This record gives sequence, C-alpha cells and structure tokens, in this order.
Amino acid sequence: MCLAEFASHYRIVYGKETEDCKRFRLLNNMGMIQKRTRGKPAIIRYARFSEKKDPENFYGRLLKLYLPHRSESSLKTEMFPTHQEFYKDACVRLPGAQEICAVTAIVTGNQKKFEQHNKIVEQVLDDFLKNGPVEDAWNTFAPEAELDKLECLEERIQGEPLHENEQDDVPEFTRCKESGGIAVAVKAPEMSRDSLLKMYRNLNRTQACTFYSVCNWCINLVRGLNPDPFFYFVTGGAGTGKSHLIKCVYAEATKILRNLPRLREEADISMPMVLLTAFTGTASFNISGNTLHSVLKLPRSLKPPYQGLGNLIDEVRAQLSNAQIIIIDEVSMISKALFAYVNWRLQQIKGSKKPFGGMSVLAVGDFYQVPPLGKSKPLCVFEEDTDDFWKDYFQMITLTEIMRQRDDVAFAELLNRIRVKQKMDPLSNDDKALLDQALTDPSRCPNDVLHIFATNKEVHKHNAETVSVLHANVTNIDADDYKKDPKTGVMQRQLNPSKGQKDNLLDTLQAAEGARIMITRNIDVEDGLVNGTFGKIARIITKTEKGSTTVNMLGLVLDNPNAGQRYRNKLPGDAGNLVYIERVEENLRQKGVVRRQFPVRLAFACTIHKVQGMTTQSAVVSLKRVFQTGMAYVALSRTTSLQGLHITDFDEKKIFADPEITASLDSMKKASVDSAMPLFKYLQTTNKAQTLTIIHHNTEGLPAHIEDIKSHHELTLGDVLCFTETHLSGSFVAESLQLDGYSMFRRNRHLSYTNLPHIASRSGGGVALYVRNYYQASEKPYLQNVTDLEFLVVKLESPVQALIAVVYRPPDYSIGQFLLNLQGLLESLEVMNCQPVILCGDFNEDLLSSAKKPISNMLHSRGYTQLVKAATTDKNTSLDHIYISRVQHCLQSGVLHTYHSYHNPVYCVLNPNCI
Ligand SMILES: Nc1ncnc2c1ncn2[C@@H]1O[C@H](COP(=O)(O)OP(=O)(O)OP(=O)(O)O)[C@@H](O)[C@H]1O
Repeated sequence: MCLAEFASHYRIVYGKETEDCKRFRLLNNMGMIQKRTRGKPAIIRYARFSEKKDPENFYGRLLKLYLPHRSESSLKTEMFPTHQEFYKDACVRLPGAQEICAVTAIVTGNQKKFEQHNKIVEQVLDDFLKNGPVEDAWNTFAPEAELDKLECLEERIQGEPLHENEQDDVPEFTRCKESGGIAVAVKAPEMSRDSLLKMYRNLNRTQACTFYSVCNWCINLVRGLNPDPFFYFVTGGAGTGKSHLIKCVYAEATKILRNLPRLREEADISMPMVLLTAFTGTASFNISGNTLHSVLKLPRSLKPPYQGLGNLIDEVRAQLSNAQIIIIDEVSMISKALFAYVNWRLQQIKGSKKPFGGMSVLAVGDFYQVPPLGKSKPLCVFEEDTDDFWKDYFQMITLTEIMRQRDDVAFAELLNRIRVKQKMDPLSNDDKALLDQALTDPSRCPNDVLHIFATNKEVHKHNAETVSVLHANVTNIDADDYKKDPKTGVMQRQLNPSKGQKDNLLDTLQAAEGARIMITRNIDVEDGLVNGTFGKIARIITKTEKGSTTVNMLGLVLDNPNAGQRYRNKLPGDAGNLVYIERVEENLRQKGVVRRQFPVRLAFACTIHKVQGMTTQSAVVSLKRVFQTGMAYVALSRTTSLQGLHITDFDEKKIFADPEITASLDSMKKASVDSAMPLFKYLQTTNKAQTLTIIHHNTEGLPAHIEDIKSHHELTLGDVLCFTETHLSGSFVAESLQLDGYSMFRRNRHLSYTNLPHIASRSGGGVALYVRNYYQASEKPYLQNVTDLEFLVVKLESPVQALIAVVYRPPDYSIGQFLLNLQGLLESLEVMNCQPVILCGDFNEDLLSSAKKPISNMLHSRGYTQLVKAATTDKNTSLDHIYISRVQHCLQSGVLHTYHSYHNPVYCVLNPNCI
C-alpha cells in the first residue's frame, strides 16, 4: 500500500465530504500542513512514518479490512463522522486491536492538541476556497513574516537587472545602459598611494594582523612558495572597519601580486589579481568593487543543476586569468545556494576541482546584521543536508574595536551588547539609561535628518508628508505608461499611469528642487549609480512637445561625490557636480504595460535594509515595526555618536539577535592571524619589564616613513630601534623625526666615509638608533681605527648593560674593504668590556643564497651568532641580520611585517636578568 493509494481512498474511508481532498491538497501546496494540522492530514503524516518502517502497517491493514470486500458505494454508507468513531469500529474488527488502540490514543491526543482551533481553520479554508488566495494571507497569523516576505520580494525585484529581451519596443526610447561588465578596474577613482598609506597607518591591531596575513600570503605566492589558499571570514559589529580593511587588503594585495613572475613576463596586468565583489550594488560601490553576479556572470535562478557559462567561458576565463583572491563583502546577505554557485563557477573558470577553483577567499560581513532575503538560512548556520563550504573551509577573524563610534566609547560598547542581545534578555539599567538619552518624541524629531523605518509603508508615508512640509513647489511626475493595443499591436501611451502598481518605478514621483532622494535601480554599478545611492534633486528639466510639457531629466547632487562621473556636464549652466538621470523603462506586472519613470524615490526616510553599511552623523530611528533579527541593531548603529541618534517607538524586545547565529559563530574555527604579529604575541605572554627588545629596520628613508613607523603596532614595542637607510642629511633634525618616549642618536652617510668619496657623496644610506627613555644610554662616537663604515654604537648603562651597534653596508661596497673596517669595529667593541654585544644591520649579504657569506662567516669565527633565520625582504632574501655575542641571552627572534619598505624589520627579545 503506497501513500498515494491510501490518500486516494482516504476520502472514502472518512467520506465526510469530497472537499476534504481538495483542502488537503491546498494545505499541502501551501506548505501549511505542519502548521495547520487538522485531524486528517495529521493521520496522513503518521501513515507516511509507519509505512516506511512496516509495509504491513496499521493503515495498510485498515484498508485491507475496509476495502477489498466492499464496493465504493457500500463504503459510503459506512461513513464515520469523526475519527474516534472510525477507530472504535476498526478496533472491533481488526486483529491486533491493542496496537490500534495505542495508535488511536496518540491520534486522539494529537487531535485534541491540533484541532482545538478547528472551527476557525474550517472557516478560513472555506473562505480560501471561495475567494482564492489573498496576497497577504499570512498577515492574519504572522504579520511579521508577511511583512518580511513582501519587503524581500520588493527589494529583490528592485535589485535585479532586467533582461534585454524582456522589453517591448516603445518608440524613440533609449534605455540607460545596464552594467554587465567584469570588474577589471577600480570603479571609484583609484586611491593615491598617499591616501592608501594613511589608511594602512590607521589599521587597528586585528585589522593589521589580517592585512599582513593576506599580504604575506601574496608575498609567498610571488616568491614561488605555493602557499595553500586561505579562506578567511572577517566579521565584527557595525562600524568595526570591515570595509576599511577590505580597501587596504585589496590595494596592497594587488600591488604585491603584480610581481608574480608569470604576470611580469607575459600577462596583461590590467586584468584583476584580486576580485572585489559584494552582493548588492551599494555595497560593491562602497568598496569600489562590483556585484558578485556581474563579475562571475551568475544566473538569476540558482536552482540546481548548475548552469555552466556556455560560450562565455573563454572570455570570462581570459578576464579572470590573473585572479588569485576573491573578496566578498556583505557575505551575510548571501544564501547558501548562491555561495555554492560561486564555488562551482570559480571551479569552472579556473578549470580546477579545488574549492573555489583554487582561489583564496576573503569573505567579510556580520551575520548579526540583516539576514539574507527570503527563507534561506544564513551561511554560517550549519544544515545537515546542504553542501556546507562554510563550515568545511572558513576560519573566522573578529574585529572588535568599533571605529565608526570610536569617539563615543560608551555608545560603541552599548552597540556591541545590543548586537548579540537575545529576545528575552533584558537590557541592563545602564544600557537603558544610555538609550533613554536618545528617546525623542516623534513631533520633536528634526525633519531634515534621515528617518529610518522597518517597512516601506512607513517610509512612503513619511516621505509624502515631509516633502510637502519642507518644499513649497512640488512637481508630480507621472509615470509614462504604454499599453499594447490588442487590435493593432501598437504600444499606445496611456493618459494616466496605472495606479497602485507595486513595481519598482513609481506611479507618481513627488519631486522638488532640494528634496532628498534615493536611486532605486542599478543604473551604472561601476559609476556608483546603484539602488541605494542617496542625494538630492537640484534641477528638474522639462521639455514641451505638441503643447504638453513633461519632465525629461533630473539633475542630482549625490552624497558620494565620486559617484555618477559619467553622467555629468550634460547641460550648460551647472557647476559640473550635477548628475543627470533620465527615465528608465520597465515591464509592469500588469501584462502588456511598459512604464517609463525616473528610478528614484524620495528619501527623507528609508528602510533599515537600505542603510546597512551607511555611516551618518545623525538619524531618527523608529523601532515600531521591526520584524526581523538584527534590524534594530543595524538601525541603531548608523550614527557616529549617541548624540546624533533619535529613537522613536522604543521597545527593547525589538532588539534581538538570532540565537542560531550565536551558536554557529561560537563553534566556528578561528584563524590564527595573530601570528602575523609575532613580537606582540610573544610579549603578551611575557613580563615586558624583564625583557629588552631590539629591532632593526631598513626604513628606506626615515622622513618618508616616520609616520608609518610611529603607527606600526610592533615597531613601537621595541626598547631599542636600530634604523638603516635613514636618508638623513645635514645637522638639523626635524621635530617630526623624534619618537615620543625615545632618545635619538644618528649618523648620516656623508660623515661615515673618509676614503670613499663616491659613496659619501651619494644621497641615501645613514644610520640611527632610538633608545627608550627608561634606559640610560650613551653614544660611543669616536672609535679608533674605524673608518669608512656607516655605523653607530650606543651603550646601555642601566638598568641593564649592553653594547648595541647598527651597521649599513651599501650593495656596491667591496666586501674585502668592508670586512676590514667591520673587524676594526668589532675590536673596538670588544675592548669596551661590555656584554652582550649586539650587532645588527643591513649587510646586503643574502644568508638564504648558496653564494659565499664572508661577513657572517667572519662574525661566526669571532663567536657571534646570527639570530634571524627567515627571509627579510620581499624577494625572499635575508639581508637584515642580528648578531649577538652571547646567544644564551636571546629569548626570541624573528621577522616583522611592514607595508612601506622592501625590507621587513628583524627583532630579538633578550633576557636582561641574564645580562
Ligand atoms: N582603522 C581605521 N581607521 C580610521 N577609520 C576607520 C578605520 N576603520 C574604519 N574606519 C572608519 O569607521 C567607519 C566605519 O568603518 P567601515 O564602514 O569600514 O565599517 P564596517 O565594519 O564595514 O561597518 P558596517 O558593518 O556598518 O558596514 C568609516 O567611517 C571608516 O572610514
């Protein structure tokens, strides 16, 4: 007995009314069967369950009992009005009545439980059968879920590009170009090296660790070391600097990867080495990237089976041939299906079965913010029966320092708590008191500040009200609708727009010069004209034709001054900052109607979904109709300070995170990026007061890099900083070259040579030494028999003793002569009778090469040990050395990272107690 067969007899067995079957099917189709359990469908569920285990199951036997001997008509005479009566009868007739009784008891129990609202359900179903499905049917049961559904549908429709061929041809209309290209270039103006350096300097410690980890991977790739791809997930609360980090990683990784031998020789370096992508147009423009869909040419429907690229494959392969890393921003908005597609697509493009085609992935986002559209679970939540690339590969890095609200620490900390607050968790009294400061009566909220609501309905209402309050001259711009004449097949212009359309383009746009607006369509992703770009209307341009006047262009001033470069200077007489947009065209849901309208809406207010990723000075946030996890958190975290935040309709229950997210993030693998800062890591576990840390760094110019040095997280941990290639000249030392808390000693190149004028007269070179003020230190300037050497010696007198020398050997300085002079220096150091002696510098002798190493050999022969074992330059050479006379003093040594010099700093931590 199969289930279908049983179900087809079901009506006969219960025979109450033939509508039952229809209802069952409807319920089933609506996916409501689990929730709307009535007695009968529930029994079908049990049948399915027991059937699997035992083909000779209860229902099978029931049917054998009732059906084989009777015709359908005789059965009908034996209809049972209720389950109970049917079971009573079956118990008497069927052998094994005990088992049946047990099942009956379960069924009766379930019936009581599930059928308690039977009457209401019956009524609703009758209504449903009579009137068909109502669009917001769920509203009665779950208003929040319905809102969610409708909003998501709307957002999705707005975000999707139209297919070229979907349009009916309306005469004389040129559509705006949809962007579909590959992200081969940075979209917003490329940042200057100076602005990038400023951003690198500002990286906080975790941001810097991540930055260096990725850069290090790139350097290893360039060095030919074939490192395994990385799969990092960078997360952190709103404003913790995820986008800032992405921009830094993208720029530096691209710079390093340009040196890949393969690229240097033959490849076209205009093709991207790093793919910079995000799910939405706004998020991609924010990071100067492109949408994931357009970069990987993903289809709209993600349903399996996987659709390959077809004829496009060669073109896309060529365009992505250099790509080594893909960065995906706002990954929390990406569904599992889309993520799986990204994997397949990259495998196809790269012709490799390795995960993501062998590329490294930097996924960035915050799962505590607004979740993916529709029903899809967030990527990080593990599900048994779906491909889980996330759990298998990704390692998490958490940014904790809030950068957006860094000047309002109390507010920043409050936001961190709100981010993870569960629905039933109460806010602490302190947090309540802090939020109380932002509670504002709606009538007292400033009109000219962005209002943030949960739903589109609230947004539309606020916009309509505000435009008439703030602007006297409001122009109503009706949509131009065209409808096909069924007789002639010609598109006819409609006198009035079709009203009540739920489409992307408005029936009537209320426009006014000075009014805040938001673009609602991806007009040009590369140029920043995307769904979610904010600005204001500056000019309304009309044209008159055949006596009727229509608006044909809007001149906008966009909040992001970099956006819309390609849409400027279209009309004489403006300041060049206006971005002109025209109407776009769209098929309405109403069949056969094509609409032309400006893809903008008023934006005195917008939804929470639209403000994700935005930073603003002030905003009014209404929590009234918040319906989803993370929404309140996103809304409340937009302003840079609590002072700029106004909250209306406060309800702490509206602030809630998804517990599944907390659980899944807790169990996620953590990336050990702190190994990118070995010195910091080591000193964290050590009593710093009992160590002496010495760092050597070839700065490639102290004046050019002093700011990089001051902001370096590990250089500033050194007690003694030995610098080579200071590039200083003259006797004057700028104040900016001083380091807070350190005393500076220096020796310029031209003072260092007496017999080698060709070196002395060259710019560059030079050495300097900074000693932390905690130590009493003195320079040993005049050493007998030491000439023609760029060196500096400082003696630490107390609280510990050590003799520290820094040396620079220019690459063209002959080895023989250099060795002689170096020997002179060592002899002078030895007679000072101070141990240990530490000699560090850039010797331009590669310890990793197979060539002879006369300098290190000579030092070894005099009892010195070289401490640095790894490469110290981008080219995998080890030119920067630290020699120590008594190796037992060394606790730790290694190489640090920088972005500003070809040379990486080298360090050692010594034990002064031993000294
Ligand atoms: N290291 C930094 N130094 C200086 N400013 C920073 C730093 N990191 C981020 N910021 C600034 O803090 C603000 C928020 O940063 P960003 O947009 O990168 O955060 P986010 O984590 O991407 O936020 P959201 O999750 O809301 O999108 C921005 O104004 C950014 O310029």
